Amino acid sequence: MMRTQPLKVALLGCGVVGSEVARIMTTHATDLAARIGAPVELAGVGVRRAGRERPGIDPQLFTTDSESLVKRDDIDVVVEVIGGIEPARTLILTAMEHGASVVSANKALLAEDGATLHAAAAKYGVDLYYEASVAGAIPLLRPLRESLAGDKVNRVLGIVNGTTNFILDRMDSTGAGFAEALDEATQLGYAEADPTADIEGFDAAAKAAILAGLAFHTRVTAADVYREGITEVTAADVASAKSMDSVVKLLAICERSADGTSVSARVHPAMIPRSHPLASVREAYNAVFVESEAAGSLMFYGPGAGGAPTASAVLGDLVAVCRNKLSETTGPGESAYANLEVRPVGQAVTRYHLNLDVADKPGVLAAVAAVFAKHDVSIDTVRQQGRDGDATLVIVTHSATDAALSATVDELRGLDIVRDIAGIMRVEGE
Ligand SMILES: NC(=O)c1ccc[n+]([C@@H]2O[C@H](COP(=O)([O-])OP(=O)(O)OC[C@H]3O[C@@H](n4cnc5c(N)ncnc54)[C@H](O)[C@@H]3O)[C@@H](O)[C@H]2O)c1
Ligand SMILES: N[C@@H](CCO)C(=O)O
Ligand code: NA
Repeated sequence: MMRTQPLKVALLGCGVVGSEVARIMTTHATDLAARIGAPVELAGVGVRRAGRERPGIDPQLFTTDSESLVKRDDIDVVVEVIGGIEPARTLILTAMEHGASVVSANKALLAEDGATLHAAAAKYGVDLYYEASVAGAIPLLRPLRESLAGDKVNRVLGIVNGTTNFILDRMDSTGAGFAEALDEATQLGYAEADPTADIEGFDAAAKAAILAGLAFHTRVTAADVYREGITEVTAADVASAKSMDSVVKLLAICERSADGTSVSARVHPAMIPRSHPLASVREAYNAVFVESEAAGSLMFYGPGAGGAPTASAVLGDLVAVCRNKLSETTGPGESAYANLEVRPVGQAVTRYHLNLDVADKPGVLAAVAAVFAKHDVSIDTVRQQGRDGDATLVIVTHSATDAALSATVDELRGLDIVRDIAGIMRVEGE
């Protein structure tokens, strides 16, 4: 039966995502009410600057005093789409203290201090939902928190940053260098004026932390995630990948150790075979593989960013927490009971690709191979391309630790016969 008294929602932030949330709340009001069992009313919108024209939203709803808005006793749900750590964290904690459930898209905050937010949600008996924070519109956190709650997830692997995927895709399809592809991404609105968070991998690392925490029921923060961005990826690296029928992607990889006692989370560029499903994720799309014991491999694919797609995830959360409010219950809280150690990346094992410029004379291959063998790095394939007395060795290793590979590279650099080492990149997906 439909309740006539509306549930009241405060929206914090009215930028790219917030304005779409407000628009969909208005245009889909009747359907949302039917799905929830009560009308939802936008009761206030916290903004940084007053006086800006925001079509479709009653100007009387705007306030620059977000703090007073979240303290109102009549607010049932606060939707936080401001971003960043402060004032978002204080506003969320204040809202919870005053009895409101919270929906947030804020990956930076969840990855830095999710534990504090979850603790407050539990203390005040309210919900904290954040589907939009990872892979935008793609339903991924709810499947991990709920649908897969009976299974055991061992690995999460995916492309969780649209901007960098767009840049790498352009480098692959046009042969462009990094700077040129970034310029194009900026002109088309895929990259922000300050693209640092995307291209240096901070955005993907925050998402990896959230994914690892949910997948393995343990606390992982952004600082626990090993991170390399894509600024060092060159046109030559992409061409090298191409010659091996591979592509370069920025991957987020969260893994449980074989003995199950620890986890690792890392974000870095990697070569993957063109036949791998993640290789066909083009432009600014996201895709995530979840590998679990009983279900096997699941792939989640779709738009990871943009106002309307991200608002879709926010609205889904809004419906869920409103339903919980009506039935005076809450959804799943933090699940961190496993309390696993987070391993440093030096212990993670991956395969590597390297290009070695070497002197083309007898014994060179044996000398190079001996260095790999000394550090227990096993070679999978070697391809040699000769050029006027010099040669390029394209080497792909079997799985080795980062530490073993670094020691191998250091020693190779010290050999007279090795002129240069380039194209050092991890190889994933086989
Ligand atoms: N844009 C996307 O595609 C996308 C995708 C997934 C998640 N997110 C997340 O959603 C959140 C919002 O992103 P966005 O793209 O809409 O950013 P945005 O910069 O377009 O919007 C944020 C808005 O918050 C306002 N603001 C700043 N301080 C405020 C305060 N104290 N009170 C009220 N408003 C304040 C800003 O003026 C701005 O209008 C971020 O956490 C972001 O990481 C965005
Ligand atoms: N900047 C992010 C937005 C979504 O979090 C991206 O490019 O994927
Ligand atoms: Na999502």
